[in-house]
Amino acid sequence: MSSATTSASGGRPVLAPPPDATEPVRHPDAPAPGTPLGPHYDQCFGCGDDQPYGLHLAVRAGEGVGVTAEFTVRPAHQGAPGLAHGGVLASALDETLGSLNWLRRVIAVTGRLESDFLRPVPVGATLHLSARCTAVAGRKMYASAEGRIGGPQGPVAVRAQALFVEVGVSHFTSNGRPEEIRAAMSDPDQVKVVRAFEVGP
Ligand SMILES: CCCCC/C=C\C/C=C\C/C=C\C/C=C\CCCC(=O)SCCNC(=O)CCNC(=O)[C@H](O)C(C)(C)COP(=O)(O)OP(=O)(O)OC[C@H]1O[C@@H](n2cnc3c(N)ncnc32)[C@H](O)[C@@H]1OP(=O)(O)O
Repeated sequence: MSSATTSASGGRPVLAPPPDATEPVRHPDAPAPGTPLGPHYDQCFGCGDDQPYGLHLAVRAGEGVGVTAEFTVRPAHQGAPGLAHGGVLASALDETLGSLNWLRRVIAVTGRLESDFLRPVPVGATLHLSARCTAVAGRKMYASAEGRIGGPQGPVAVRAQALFVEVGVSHFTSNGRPEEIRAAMSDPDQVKVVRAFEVGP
C-alpha cells in the first residue's frame, strides 16, 4: 500500500533517491565558499531585502553543493508568545535548501519538504542553518538541511529533507501574477539573476 511518504512503485520512501541517482555537481562558475549569494528576488519572503516582514535570510556558498545561512527570529515571526512559528521555520529551511540550486546553476522549485521541529526557537534567537544536496536524478534534486540555535555548533532545533524539481523560467512567467512578472522583467538586477541561470554548464 502506498502512502504520502512512500512512492507508488516499490514502496521506496519518496525522499530517498532512486538507484540511478548521481552525485550533485557544483557548477564551475559557482561562487567560492564563504561568498554571500544575495537575494534571488527582492520581494522574496525568505531572502528579499524589500520584504518588511520577511526572513532576510543571509545565505553563503559552502563547500561542494552546500550552503550556510543565518536567520534571526523577529516579533513578526511568532506563533506562540515569544516563539517562532513552525511555518516560518519551515520557510527558513525551504529557502536555505532552495539556495543550493544557485551552486548547480539550475532553476528548481520545492516539490516536497518534510520538517522536524526538535526544540522551540525563541524570538531574538539566530538560527544557524546548513543545507546540502545529496543526490540528483533527472530533474529531481534531493537535499537535507538543519538549523541550530545558540551558535553554529549549538543543538539542532529544526531539520528537513526535501525534493526540488527543475523548471524553466516559464514556470514563473506563465504562473506568476502578471504585475509582478512585468516588474521583475523590467528590473535589470532581476534579469541578471535569470540570465545567470540560463547560461547552463
Ligand atoms: C521573471 C521572473 C523571474 C523568475 C525568477 C527566476 C529565477 C530566480 C531563481 C531562482 C528562484 C527559484 C525558486 C525560488 C527559490 C527559493 C524559494 C524556496 C523554494 C520554494 O518555495 S519554490 C515554491 C513552492 N513550490 C512550488 O510552488 C511548486 C509547485 N509545484 C509545481 O509547480 C509542480 O508540481 C512541479 C514543478 C514541482 C512538478 O511538476 P512537473 O509537471 O514539472 O513535473 P512532474 O509532476 O512530472 O514531476 C517531476 C518528477 O518529480 C516528482 N515529484 C514532483 N512532485 C513531487 C512530490 N511532491 N513528491 C514526490 N515526488 C514529486 C515526480 O514524481 C516526477 O518524478 P519522475 O520523473 O521520477 O516521475
